[in-house]
Amino acid sequence: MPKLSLRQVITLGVALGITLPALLLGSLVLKERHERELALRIGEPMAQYAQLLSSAMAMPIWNVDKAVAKQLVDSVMRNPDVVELTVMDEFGNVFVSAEENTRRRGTVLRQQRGVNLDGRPIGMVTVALSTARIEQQWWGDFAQLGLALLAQVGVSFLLVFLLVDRRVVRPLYKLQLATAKLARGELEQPLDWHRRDEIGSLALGLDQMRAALGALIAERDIKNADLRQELHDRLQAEEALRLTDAKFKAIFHASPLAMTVSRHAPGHPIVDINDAGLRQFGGSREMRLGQSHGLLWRRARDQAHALEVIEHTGEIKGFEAWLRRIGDQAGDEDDNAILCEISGRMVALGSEQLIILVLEDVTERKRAAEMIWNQANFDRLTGLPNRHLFQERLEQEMAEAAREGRSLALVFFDLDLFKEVNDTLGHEMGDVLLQEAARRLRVGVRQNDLLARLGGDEFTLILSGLADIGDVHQIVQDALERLVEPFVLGGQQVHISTSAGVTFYPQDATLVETLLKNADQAMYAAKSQGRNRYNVFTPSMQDAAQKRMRLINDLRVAMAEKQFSIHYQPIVDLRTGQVHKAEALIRWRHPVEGLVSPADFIPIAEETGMIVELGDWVFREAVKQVAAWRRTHHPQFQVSVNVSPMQFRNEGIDQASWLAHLSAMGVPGQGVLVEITEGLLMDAGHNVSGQLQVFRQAGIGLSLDDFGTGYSSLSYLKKFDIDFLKIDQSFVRNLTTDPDDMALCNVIIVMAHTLGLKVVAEGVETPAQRDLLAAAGCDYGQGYLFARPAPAGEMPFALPMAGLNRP
Ligand SMILES: Nc1nc2c(ncn2[C@@H]2O[C@@H]3COP(=O)(O)O[C@H]4[C@@H](O)[C@H](n5cnc6c(=O)[nH]c(N)nc65)O[C@@H]4COP(=O)(O)O[C@H]3[C@H]2O)c(=O)[nH]1
Repeated sequence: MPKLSLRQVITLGVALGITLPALLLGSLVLKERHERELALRIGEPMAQYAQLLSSAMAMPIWNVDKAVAKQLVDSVMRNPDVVELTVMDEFGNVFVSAEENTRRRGTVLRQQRGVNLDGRPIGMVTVALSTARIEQQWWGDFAQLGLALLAQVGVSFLLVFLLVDRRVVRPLYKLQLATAKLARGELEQPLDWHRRDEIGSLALGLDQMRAALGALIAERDIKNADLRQELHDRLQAEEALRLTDAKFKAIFHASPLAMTVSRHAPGHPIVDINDAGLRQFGGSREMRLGQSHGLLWRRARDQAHALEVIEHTGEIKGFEAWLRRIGDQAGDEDDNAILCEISGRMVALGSEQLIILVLEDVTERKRAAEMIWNQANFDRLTGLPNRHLFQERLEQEMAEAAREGRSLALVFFDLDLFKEVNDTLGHEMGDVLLQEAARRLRVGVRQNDLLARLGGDEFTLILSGLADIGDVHQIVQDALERLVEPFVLGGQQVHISTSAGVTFYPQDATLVETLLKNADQAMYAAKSQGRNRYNVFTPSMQDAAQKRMRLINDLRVAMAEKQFSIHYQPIVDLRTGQVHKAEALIRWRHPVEGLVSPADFIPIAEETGMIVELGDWVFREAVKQVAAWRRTHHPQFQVSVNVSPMQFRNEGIDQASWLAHLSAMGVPGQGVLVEITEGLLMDAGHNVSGQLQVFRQAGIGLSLDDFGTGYSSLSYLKKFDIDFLKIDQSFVRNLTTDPDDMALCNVIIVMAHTLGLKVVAEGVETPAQRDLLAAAGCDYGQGYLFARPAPAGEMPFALPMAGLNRP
């Protein structure tokens, strides 16, 4: 059904409300009037006519008087409503009739009535009347009534419409607009309404409602704004909280360090454990959550201690304890346990106290640190503390001794001849020797003392808490005695000795450096005083050390300023007295000190490496000299040149250039003898052998210096194809007095000859020595008896062999 507006409904209602009752009522009235008219104007006349005719026609019919009958009929026919009138006789024949067909319109009503004469039916009268005229009249009335009604309805409708429109519809429409405004929330403008009727009240109410609503809305808006702000703030706070929570979770789980959160309650159940924690301690989160934190600790007392610290201070830092992985037994000393550095704190969360712990696995770090510390502080070979730890400990011990007002002794040990063993038997044997020496030194060391290896063959001992300084002498003496015992290296017995230096704190020095220097100087003094002994530091040693330092500096200057020269000492043929050989001996004329002995500066040149340059210079000078002597004196003249082991090591000799120099000087290899020491030969090093081989191939002879003082090993003589043996002057010196030395010289000479070597006796000072040597078959002699080393120009080429007592 179409939706109708109020105006339409009211209009329709008014129209229907007025029109329908009027029409209904009018229709009823008209109908009733119409029926009355019909009865009055048709029904009654028709009955009268029938009645009248039935009685009036009796005689005419009887008398068959049609004229009378006709008159009667015509008189009735004068009624304009009569349509037909028929009178029939008793036989049913039309006696008389009249008919007016023009009147036959509308409804035609009929009535019949019998004609009786004396009670005997003699005919029948039929009267028919048309209602058309009455109906026409009725319809006219009806139309009049309709028009009147229509006018009335129209006016009423107009009035009602105008009234309703003005008083109801429009105000309602206005109200509707107002409510629509309200609905749209336009509440500012008040309703302009001044009527006092119901709609006015409604409008007033509506306006009040608007005002109230406005106030409410304003209030609501304020509240809403507040709520929105609050909501916004809360959302932000929630977001922040969520982010914080997410961040915390992310950090918690992404942390590479194991973390646990446990309740501070009996059993300390784990509330949370991060991924690193699960990786570190094993197990699943489900398994770990709720589990007692105590299950992570290897020792309950560690946990108790940590908890005590947290309870008292609220936190714990850098606490170290062993924790265990899943499956480890409490208290197990297994490799699986994890050393953790534990930090954490107690936090209050609501009514709960939580303990958050960070359990950093430091097992590897500790192990590595320990290893690094060991590497940094201990000598790998001997397992003794190294120089670094030694120095640290020395400083500590000195500080402690100072606090307690007591002394300590510092001892330096240096193995004599270690270098020789190392060079001779190889580094492996050298290492074994060092290990064994360390073991022997350790024997006499008390718990409070510190034995360290400074490097190479240097050991040091800190003797602290000395009751009596005299004890030190005994301790050091015992150590030296233990070290002089033979060492068995690779099945071979080796003898070494040790030199030691002792100094005291605070008597000799109060500074670490000075104390170290003192011990070194005392040891150095012991070494230079013949080894296998110890010296206690004295201030004069300091002078010696300073002198040595000066010497080193001066030597450098001497090198630059060419302060060296070469003296030659003849090597005399003991059978003929002829001089076809000489030894080149370097001399240093110090601008202040005068002549400095090679015995003093060669070792320093060796230590500092300057020997390489020096040796090279000597060789070249000697070659020049031999070239001259070969020309002027004897074509076979030969000069021995001392070549230090230091020169052989580290490619100190430029052999190609030496050989080139020889040929440049026109001197064959045979013009030079290289004097080497036994120690060098005992070095099985490929490098040294190779160099010796090169010399041999060039025809250069090899002479073994100081024979008898070292190992005196015969096998080397053969192996290296040595030409000359030089018997050390220490044997020659005692030849006449010590029968042992004489015997030894004899043995050396016989043995050398057996091997095809010539023998040179060094340090021949007396004719008796010369005679004994000659008698023993010694080939050559060298010594002050014949000539002291002197400049080349003073070389005596022939020496009188007066008094030579040959057997
Ligand atoms: N008491 C005594 N001594 C005698 C006698 N005859 C000779 N001498 C000394 O004995 C040393 C012999 O030389 P060396 O054993 O090779 O011992 C040499 C040698 O090892 C070394 N040396 C000398 N010159 C050189 C050199 O140019 N290079 C190297 N590497 N070492 C050299 O210095 C050492 C000492 O040389 P110098 O002082 O010249 O000492 C020389 C010589 O002067 C004597 O009858 N009695």
